[in-house]
Amino acid sequence: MPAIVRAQDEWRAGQARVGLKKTVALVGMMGAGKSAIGKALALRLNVPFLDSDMEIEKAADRSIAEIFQRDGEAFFRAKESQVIERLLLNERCILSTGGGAFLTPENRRMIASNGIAVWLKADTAILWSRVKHKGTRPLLQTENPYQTLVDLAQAREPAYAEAGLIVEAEMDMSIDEMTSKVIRALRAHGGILEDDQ
Ligand SMILES: Nc1ncnc2c1ncn2[C@@H]1O[C@H](COP(=O)(O)OP(=O)(O)OP(=O)(O)O)[C@@H](O)[C@H]1O
Ligand SMILES: O=C(O)C1=C[C@@H](O)[C@@H](O)[C@H](O)C1
Ligand SMILES: [Mg+2]
Repeated sequence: MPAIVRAQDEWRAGQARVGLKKTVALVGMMGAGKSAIGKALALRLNVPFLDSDMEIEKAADRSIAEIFQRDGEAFFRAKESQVIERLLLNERCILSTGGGAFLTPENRRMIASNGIAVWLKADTAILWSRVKHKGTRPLLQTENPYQTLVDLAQAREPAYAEAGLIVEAEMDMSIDEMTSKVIRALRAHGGILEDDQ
């Protein structure tokens, strides 16, 4: 067996094969870390990772920005709901959602009945520090993107607060540290990770 394959197998064997009792859907604002933490979390728990934005892009063969520009936000939201419904029927996974997905009551209902929503809650200073240099988010292509972010965060807070679990991001916390914080919160909640009592 080639050394590299053996090393990968050994690494996998060393990983705790934790398993999920339900799908964990990460929700929250743009820049909260749903995609970054979702990927790291799935790797740490050794479970599948899916990202609704990525799945929409794959299905449409276009970027989110192109979909917004060509077909409009309403079209994107309809696709988003379809994709989330499909992904929730797949095997249990870490599911990173788009920042607006949890605003739709039907999406919240689907997530709650097939999994648990975890709100990655970050204040606007943290969010802004992460999104300000990226031009990939269509909703922030405004005259004053900082103010848009603040307004969106405020308007969306009541919907995000309906998540089953809330984990607060902290400034200067690494992805690894935040991933550990999410795992601790999942364990404390109980009924999500298969190796829980
Ligand atoms: N502690 C941390 N937690 C999460 N992300 C972090 C952290 N530290 C740095 N980052 C960086 O911040 C960015 C978070 O963006 P990410 O794309 O994960 O957000 P998102 O919630 O998926 O946003 P969107 O709703 O636009 O998809 C990434 O570039 C990530 O590398
Ligand atoms: O917050 C939002 O509404 C969005 C966040 C991204 O994940 C994408 O889903 C898209 O840019 C819209
Ligand atoms: Mg994302």
